[in-house]
Amino acid sequence: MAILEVSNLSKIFGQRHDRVRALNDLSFQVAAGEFIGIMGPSGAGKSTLLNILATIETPSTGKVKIAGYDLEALNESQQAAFRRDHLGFVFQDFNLLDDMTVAQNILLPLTLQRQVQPDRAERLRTVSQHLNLGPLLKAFPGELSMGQRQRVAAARAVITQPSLLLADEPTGSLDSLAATDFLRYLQQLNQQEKTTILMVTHDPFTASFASRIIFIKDGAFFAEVTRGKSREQFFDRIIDMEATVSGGGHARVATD
Ligand SMILES: Nc1ncnc2c1ncn2[C@@H]1O[C@H](COP(=O)(O)OP(=O)(O)OP(=O)(O)O)[C@@H](O)[C@H]1O
Repeated sequence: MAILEVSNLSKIFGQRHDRVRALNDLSFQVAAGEFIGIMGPSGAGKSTLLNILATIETPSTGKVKIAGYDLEALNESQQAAFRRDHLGFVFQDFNLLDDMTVAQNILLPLTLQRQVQPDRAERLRTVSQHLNLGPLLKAFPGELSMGQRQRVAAARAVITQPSLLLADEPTGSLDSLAATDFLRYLQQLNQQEKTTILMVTHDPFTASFASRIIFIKDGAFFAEVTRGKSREQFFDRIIDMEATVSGGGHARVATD
């Protein structure tokens, strides 16, 4: 089942002589349970796409459906409810509340939902187990490492069991060890909890944790690369496609 359907999406910023076409007839679909990477050169339209999926921007033309909801048909308060109930966000800056404990931060989206959740404690236990946060639940964000903070942000993003987790350069603030660690947890959430993830990244290593990469260029679909058995081979194919999408010129091996 497609959890995300992007159909003939275009976005034009500005007017008359200042018009910029950020997205140009972009179409693709994401099935439930996929882990998608979105890549493409600077200015390709990745942030614009993410902002439209997050209902922060509206398209000029075209359609987006998430979990069967036509985003265009929602009014502002319905959009807010949709964001709260169906989307999770993990961004580069973690946006944790410093005077709340890790557990309170993770539970915040459930606190904001109107319905009673008899399974709050169970959900907290499950996500903190998946993200290895069990021993840190009583700590405050200021006491944690960057990698731990990003894991708290991810736990907060998935505690509502969103239809789609949107991630924007989620490892951008992490050193390479913490980044690898975090990507393994994301992969585990995807494989064990069946969380559907769409992650924008510039980094081929980060992208290689996804199951499929969609490359966009000049606002349009350019190509896709699907993972086989080996992450290493996937990584090489991502590098090759990056070179193609940028018009060549990627020196892969420096020899003298
Ligand atoms: N609010 C805006 N007003 C005018 N032009 C915009 C606006 N937002 C984006 N653009 C333009 O739309 C195009 C796509 O931008 P976008 O930020 O979506 O690309 P990107 O792929 O995310 O780039 P990067 O990798 O550098 O972050 C660019 O030409 C950009 O200058």
